[in-house]
Amino acid sequence: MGKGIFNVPIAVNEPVKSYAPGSPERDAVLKAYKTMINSKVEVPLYINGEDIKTGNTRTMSPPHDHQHVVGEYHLAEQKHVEDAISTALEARKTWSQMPWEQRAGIFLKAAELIAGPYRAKINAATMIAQSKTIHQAEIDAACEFIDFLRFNVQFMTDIYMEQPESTSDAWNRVEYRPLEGFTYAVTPFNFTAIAGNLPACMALMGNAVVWKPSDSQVYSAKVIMDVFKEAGVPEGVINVVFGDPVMITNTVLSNPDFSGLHFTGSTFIFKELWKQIGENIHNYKTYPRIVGETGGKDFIIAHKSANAKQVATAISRGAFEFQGQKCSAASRAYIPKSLWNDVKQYLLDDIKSFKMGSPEDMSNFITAVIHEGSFDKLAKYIDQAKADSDAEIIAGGGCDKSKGYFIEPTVVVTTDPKYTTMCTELFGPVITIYIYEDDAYSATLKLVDETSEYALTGAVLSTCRYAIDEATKALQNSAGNFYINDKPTGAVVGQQPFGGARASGTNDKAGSAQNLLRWVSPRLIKETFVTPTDYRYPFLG
Ligand SMILES: NC(=O)c1ccc[n+]([C@@H]2O[C@H](COP(=O)([O-])OP(=O)(O)OC[C@H]3O[C@@H](n4cnc5c(N)ncnc54)[C@H](O)[C@@H]3O)[C@@H](O)[C@H]2O)c1
Ligand SMILES: N[C@@H](CCC=O)C(=O)O
Repeated sequence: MGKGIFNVPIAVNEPVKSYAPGSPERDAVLKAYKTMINSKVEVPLYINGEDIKTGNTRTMSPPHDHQHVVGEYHLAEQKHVEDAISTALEARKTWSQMPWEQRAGIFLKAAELIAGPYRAKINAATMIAQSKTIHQAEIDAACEFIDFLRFNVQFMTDIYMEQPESTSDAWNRVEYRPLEGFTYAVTPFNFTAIAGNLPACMALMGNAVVWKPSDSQVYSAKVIMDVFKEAGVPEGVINVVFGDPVMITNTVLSNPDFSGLHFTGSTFIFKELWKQIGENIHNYKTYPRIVGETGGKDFIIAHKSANAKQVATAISRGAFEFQGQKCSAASRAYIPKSLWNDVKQYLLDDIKSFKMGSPEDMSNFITAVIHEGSFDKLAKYIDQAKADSDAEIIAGGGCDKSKGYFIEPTVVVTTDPKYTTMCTELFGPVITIYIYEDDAYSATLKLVDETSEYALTGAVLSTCRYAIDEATKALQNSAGNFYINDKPTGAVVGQQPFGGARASGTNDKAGSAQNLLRWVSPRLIKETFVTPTDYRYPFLG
């Protein structure tokens, strides 16, 4: 602790830039995009502050142009993962003793680097690696990431200020120690902000980290590491290993010093990792913390009192932004019969106006899905819907992977509320809609609650307060983020802490103090000023 009780800057959300034609930010990001897409980058492993080139490499290509190579990245072998772990354990010795304000300074600096000199680069990398439009890249790689970094510093000090009562003869203090051992971050492809935040927030709380990014997000992971390095994250505090997720994870989870998993990704993988941790439990020196934010089958339910245009807009943006590749994306909707014709017309008009193609053309609303595996899975469900008698495709349905992994925004209407695409997370630009009888609102709420194993996000649209209240109660456990008269996506750090329960995760709310609390192990220190010298009670017997 420094010699002062310091206040940190009050966290404010980073304003989202418009990228209007002729704006300086548009020129800057296009320039960065063109430079980066026309050159070749080499991404090493990052262990102990060194760039490690293993010679075993894999190429990187944008999902919207899969034959175009933008670089290669190096793959770890087991010994590199072991190095990353021993390095993290070594770095922890000094990092865990670093005064909090020094740690805060590093990550506040990282936020400002992204807000300024790295903004175009991190957005362009996200457009290339994950095929995000500039608008989606800006809200993610720039603004959400900056917000995570700024707000986490504030949450950290809020936590540190949480102290017990003391008396005149004994002073009670709680220190929030980093976890003993090293921590492990496993991150998904779809948000650069999540990829950066998972290791960063553990490091902010004094932990040393081994980070395994997604193979489909390597380019933007590299820019994150450039930022961390320039911000001054010391050697060995965040170590990055790319490659075989099973080998890397087996190596990490079999280490006795493993002390925490910060995972975001699919439900099945998270459950497998949890199981593996359970199987290793006798080997660990401490009970590992397990935080996982996972899949969703997010819903929109409209009441007959809703405004049809608002419902259609919630679907258009909630289901199709970033090709539906958000854990929060609306992927099932329940529309009352009396509203359907209008909702359908507005929705079809919206979809007709969507342009699809490369993110370099900033008039495109839809770009490619992340990789061939995802493309093939989506195409299979779409083909199945074309064949099934209880499903009808009313928009989209086309798929083309000749140049990029392009799936048309697709709307399936089903007569079976438990139809497969009403229940299964597809993670793509496909929404399934069930039309219900207007007077079956209560029964439909029950259906919404019972249809999926997930409970991540959901939205109700209605102008009737009674209907809103009924939905709020009936769907209490159906979503960790519940939206009234809005789309179920687009949570903002500091405003809508994010996460879900049931199969959607541990609901430790990314972008909140609650999440940071998982990465510390409090120690209570009681200091007694006049130490007793007689064991007897004042009155014994
Ligand atoms: N709830 C949330 O906050 C949230 C946020 C973003 C994404 N997601 C979810 O993430 C998924 C999409 O992301 P994805 O495709 O990158 O997910 P994914 O589960 O395929 O991959 C996530 C991470 O796990 C790693 N991984 C894969 N197999 C593994 C294994 N056997 N052992 C260890 N690690 C393994 C991957 O390499 C990657 O780093 C969706 O299910 C989405 O809902 C959830
Ligand atoms: N924070 C994002 C979801 C992150 C998951 O992919 C949202 O609210 O849309």
